[in-house]
Parts: sequence; C-alpha cells; structure tokens
Amino acid sequence: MLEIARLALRYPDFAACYDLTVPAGALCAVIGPSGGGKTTLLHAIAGFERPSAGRLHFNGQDLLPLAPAARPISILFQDHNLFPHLTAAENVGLGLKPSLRLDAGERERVAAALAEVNLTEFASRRPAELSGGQRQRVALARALLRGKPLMLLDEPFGALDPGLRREMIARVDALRRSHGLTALMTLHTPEEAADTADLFAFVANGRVEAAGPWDRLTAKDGSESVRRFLGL
Ligand SMILES: Nc1ncnc2c1ncn2[C@@H]1O[C@H](COP(=O)(O)OP(=O)(O)OP(=O)(O)O)[C@@H](O)[C@H]1O
Repeated sequence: MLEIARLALRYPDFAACYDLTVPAGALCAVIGPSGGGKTTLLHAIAGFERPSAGRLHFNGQDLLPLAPAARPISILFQDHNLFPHLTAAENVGLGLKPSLRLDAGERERVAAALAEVNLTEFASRRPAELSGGQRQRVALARALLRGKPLMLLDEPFGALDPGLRREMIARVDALRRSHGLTALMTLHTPEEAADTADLFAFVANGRVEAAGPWDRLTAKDGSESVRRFLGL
C-alpha cells in the first residue's frame, strides 16, 4: 500500500499538500486541471522533489529518507529517454546494467521483457526506426525489467493517437496485474482509463481533492469538482 499523508512541498508560486492512499497492486489514475500538481505529486514520490513535511510510506517502508535511486520505484515519462544510438534491446538492457555487459541469463531477461511488450522482432532496431507507440513499449519493457514494485507513469502516452493510447493503457494494466505492481499514472484523458484504473485521484490546487473509483466520483452525488472538471 502507498500511503501519502500531509506531504507538503512548496515552489515560489505553488504550494502543495497531498493525502492519498493507494492499495497494493492497484492502478491509480491521477487526473485534474493543468498546473494542479499532478507531476509534482509523482516527483515527490520519486524523490525528485524534497517535501518539507509529511509521510510517504510504501508497503510499510518510509521512502522519505531514501535517495531516488534507492526507492522501490520505476518511472515512465512521456519523453521516454531512449538512447538514439542503442538498439531496442540495448535500451532495455540498460534497465539491468548501465555497462550493458550482460551475461546469458540477463540477455534472456531482456528478450523476455521485449516479448512481453510484443517487440521481439524489433529488438535490433534503433529508436528512430520505431513508431512512437513502439518506443514507449521499449521504455515500458525497460521499466518492467527493473523489477520495482511501484511504477510511476507521467502522461506516458500523451503523444499517441487516442486508439493507441487506450491500447497502451490496457497493456500497462495487464502488465501491472501480472507483475503485481502498484501504479500511478497521470492522464489528461481520464475517461480513457475509466474501465482500467481501480481508482482516480483528482488533483487540483496542490491537493488530492477527491479520490475513488470512476463510477463513484462521476455519479450525480459523487465529486462536484470532478464532475465540473469533466464537464458532466
Ligand atoms: N521546478 C519547479 N519550480 C517552480 N515551480 C514549479 C516547478 N515544477 C512545477 N512548478 C509549478 O507547480 C505547479 C504544478 O505543476 P505540475 O507540473 O505539478 O502540474 P500538473 O498538474 O502536472 O500540470 P500539467 O497537467 O499541465 O502537466 C505549476 O504551477 C507549476 O508552474
């Protein structure tokens, strides 16, 4: 379980204080208006930003004292950060060893991760020879290979067409289930995750203003701010 309580951060023009609980193994879609603090929340969990106060625990472990690299977290951004001079397989292999000196077992794990995202036959292509969706699948394979139990996805598929975006959300959903991951994903198109996310966190004005399953938040007697945001 991910437990966030009174987690406070401040930028010169923005103050945030988050409360959110995500059950272990759940997919939480983080939605809300632009500038509301969705990315800041993910950055605080990842350790890229230092909260001034509050509590951040994952499966009973206090994450706040840990450096970003020591946290049990893998991250997928819209800008997938693939190296242009390396093949898909090498980019995935970086998730295991930055030196890329992989032994036979590690090479097998890379091949298995590529197979999980249906990219086996693209293993030796470079990013420029792949579509946007395929590049994001390479990044997803690399993130999976790291074997971290908490996955943060910051608008990872925003640049893809709506159909492909839905396909990728479904793929993330299937993979996090089979790997038993807890996942938080920011989204600008919340309805696309209505069928997949276990819960939605509506972030606005630096706060989680509402959290819960889609049907409950969007019901007539659900969250007024969510309904206004969605134009319901
Ligand atoms: N490094 C920073 N320094 C100062 N202010 C920042 C920094 N990062 C974000 N902010 C401010 O914090 C606020 C929240 O930004 P954040 O990126 O978390 O919003 P968001 O909900 O993810 O928005 P979007 O949907 O547009 O991506 C914004 O007002 C932004 O300008």
